[in-house]
Amino acid sequence: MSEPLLQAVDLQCERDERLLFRDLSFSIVPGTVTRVEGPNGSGKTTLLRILAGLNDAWSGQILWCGAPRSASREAFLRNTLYLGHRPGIKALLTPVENLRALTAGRRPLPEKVLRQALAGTGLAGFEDVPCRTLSAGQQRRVALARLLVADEPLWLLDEVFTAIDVEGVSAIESLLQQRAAEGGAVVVTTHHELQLPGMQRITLGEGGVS
Ligand SMILES: Nc1ncnc2c1ncn2[C@@H]1O[C@H](COP(=O)(O)OP(=O)(O)OP(=O)(O)O)[C@@H](O)[C@H]1O
Repeated sequence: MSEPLLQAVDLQCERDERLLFRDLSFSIVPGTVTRVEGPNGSGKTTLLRILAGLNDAWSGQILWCGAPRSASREAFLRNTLYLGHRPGIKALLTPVENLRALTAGRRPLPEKVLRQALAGTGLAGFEDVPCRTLSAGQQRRVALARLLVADEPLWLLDEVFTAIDVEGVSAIESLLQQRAAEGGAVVVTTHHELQLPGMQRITLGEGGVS
């Protein structure tokens, strides 16, 4: 088996004096999809933000490629894509402008590639309208187009199925599976009943990794 990209060792997190999880240990290995599951308020978003380096209120250890993440923060950030549970797009910008902004800090992509990615998420014909005129599902699709131009080996995705129609959900499932088949690693929080072959589960609220 490949070496883990990310390892969590004895993670513990409390919010408002309520213990969300403790003794939580798992490895995220290339070629896998991991679903973080649990009831509302069990800490899925909190865990994903901890893994993404966006929340410091935790104890335990997080390793990136076998070394403490804090010692290789730049490499970790360069190789990790995080999509939060809000689409995170700007209402006044067009899908093309938003996707360019979402890829800022990476190697600049030709406009043609951005447009292809938007078409790939079902937004052909909507590339140049302000995003405020798009539906909730279409706005989510603008953010999801980021996945179609992603070369980061680790994806951390929070509730990416929200507001997406049945066909879109199926396309995202295929994309996650394809990403894993190509050697990427995907961690996804979702209430959607995601069932992928070989999928690892991190279950919060009840404890346990399976
Ligand atoms: N900004 C915040 N400040 C303080 N507590 C917070 C904050 N955000 C979330 N919490 C608390 O942390 C706990 C876990 O929240 P989190 O959003 O991680 O849960 P979740 O499992 O993702 O929930 P959901 O399924 O509803 O999205 C909740 O009890 C919540 O009240």
